[in-house]
Amino acid sequence: MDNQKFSITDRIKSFKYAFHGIKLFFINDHNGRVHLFAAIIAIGLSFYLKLSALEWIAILGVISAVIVAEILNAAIEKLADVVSPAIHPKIKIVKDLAAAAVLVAAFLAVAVGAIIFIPKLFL
Ligand SMILES: Nc1ncnc2c1ncn2[C@@H]1O[C@H](COP(=O)(O)OP(=O)(O)OP(=O)(O)O)[C@@H](O)[C@H]1O
Repeated sequence: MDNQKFSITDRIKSFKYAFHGIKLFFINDHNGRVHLFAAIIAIGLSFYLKLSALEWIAILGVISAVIVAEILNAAIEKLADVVSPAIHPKIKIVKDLAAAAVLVAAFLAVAVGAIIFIPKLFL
């Protein structure tokens, strides 16, 4: 908490920086591009299959979880590379933990996607 006065210009700047981060992730980051592609496919399929409101909430929830986890993973990796460009056992743990967050979110997304899409597509 700081005692700086509230400034609408500073708030707008924060949004600008955040949108810059989104652009960096979806355009420059290879994993980001893969996630964007997967999200577009899942959203397209959801429109095609006319999901219910609750199914939409589940699909959008898991898509967001994966993308948020991957953005944080990318940020942690970049920070770790600056803090310790050389190999370090603690950096290995930090990076493996960040990658684990993505994997857990991705497993959840696959499970939710399978529960919603498989019966509509194949049963
Ligand atoms: N400086 C380091 N010290 C120790 N282990 C490291 C270090 N850098 C990477 N590693 C190990 O290599 C793995 C992959 O790291 P890297 O930074 O290449 O992530 P990545 O997921 O392959 O990255 P990208 O998102 O660019 O594909 C890490 O999870 C970690 O186990």
